[in-house]
Amino acid sequence: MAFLFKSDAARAAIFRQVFARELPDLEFHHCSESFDPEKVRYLLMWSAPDDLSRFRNLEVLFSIGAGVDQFRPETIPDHVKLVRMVEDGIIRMMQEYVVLGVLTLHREMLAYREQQRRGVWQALATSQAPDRRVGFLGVGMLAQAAIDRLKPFRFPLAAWSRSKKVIEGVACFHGDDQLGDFLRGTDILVCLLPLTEQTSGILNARLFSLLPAGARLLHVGRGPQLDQGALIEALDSGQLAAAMLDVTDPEPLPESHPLWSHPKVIITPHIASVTQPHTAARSVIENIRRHRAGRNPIGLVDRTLGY
Ligand SMILES: NC(=O)C1=CN([C@@H]2O[C@H](COP(=O)(O)OP(=O)(O)OC[C@H]3O[C@@H](n4cnc5c(N)ncnc54)[C@H](OP(=O)(O)O)[C@@H]3O)[C@@H](O)[C@H]2O)C=CC1
Ligand SMILES: O=C(O)C(=O)CO
Repeated sequence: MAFLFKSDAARAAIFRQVFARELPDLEFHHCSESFDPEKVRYLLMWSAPDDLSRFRNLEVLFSIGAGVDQFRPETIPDHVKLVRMVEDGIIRMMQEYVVLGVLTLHREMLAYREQQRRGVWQALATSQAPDRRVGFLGVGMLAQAAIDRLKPFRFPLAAWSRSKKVIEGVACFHGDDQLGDFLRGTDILVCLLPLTEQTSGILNARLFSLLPAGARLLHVGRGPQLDQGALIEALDSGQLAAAMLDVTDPEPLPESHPLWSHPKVIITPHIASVTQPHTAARSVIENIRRHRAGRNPIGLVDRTLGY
């Protein structure tokens, strides 16, 4: 039986060490080595390859990322379990980024950056945290962890998900019927939704019009969820005051794209959070143990939902 690591060699080296210690009975291969595809029971990668049929005995396909939209489920045989990444390192980095983003938008850092460019030294009016409502689109593993980190700042917190949730200290909304009420009470909107047919294009002109005037957007989900033209219009009209984008469509944006130089926009190159090999190796091993014991892995993707 073998585990095949189909991603960068640096992270593979760390996985190899942890696997040798924890699962010595499992052969470990990096994709650059020669191996027998028939032996591969576990495969870890960023997106499904075209030649998945080579791995006739594959049982579990691990995504190296938390998102799985880049896998094409129709190419994955039904009996193969698709598992997204659930691990402490990616959670911690996302907590940092969301706190950074919310505070950047809350404390008017984009307006100060623009003033600095013009050599202007002037204090701007700002709200206090208890008066700035932060709302999350999607309240899964990453959003819930980010919410925990935001709690000490005392922002009123809300979240919107597909199914009903109860989270202490968070006003929870769910389903299309409650989206409008959620948006009307959100001053800083954080998008941490997976990309699916339902969430593609969700950040559009209609959604922006339901936010209070002067709201801010922190987008950390996936680029195709955002209508970039609608964002520019909302920023230019003042409906939105600022946006911080970690994801765009395409990535990177073309050199001439107006978002690059927009004074109310800050862009980071999809770096909010990255799988960390030491902690991820332990999570994958735990999932292999669960699978071998006949239990479902943590992060098992529901193919009908797409996440
Ligand atoms: N920029 C970056 O660096 C990174 C970005 N990401 C992105 O973050 C996404 C979220 O990750 P994670 O927290 O692990 O995901 P989870 O699967 O844990 O959570 C997804 C959340 O989105 C909600 N959701 C999904 N579809 C809908 C819908 N149609 N309507 C309303 N709510 C919906 C789910 O609702 P319910 O709870 O009811 O199922 C759930 O609350 C990833 O898919 C990826 O795209 C991830 C890592 C890094
Ligand atoms: O893990 C993910 O889904 C990512 O986007 C990593 O950057």
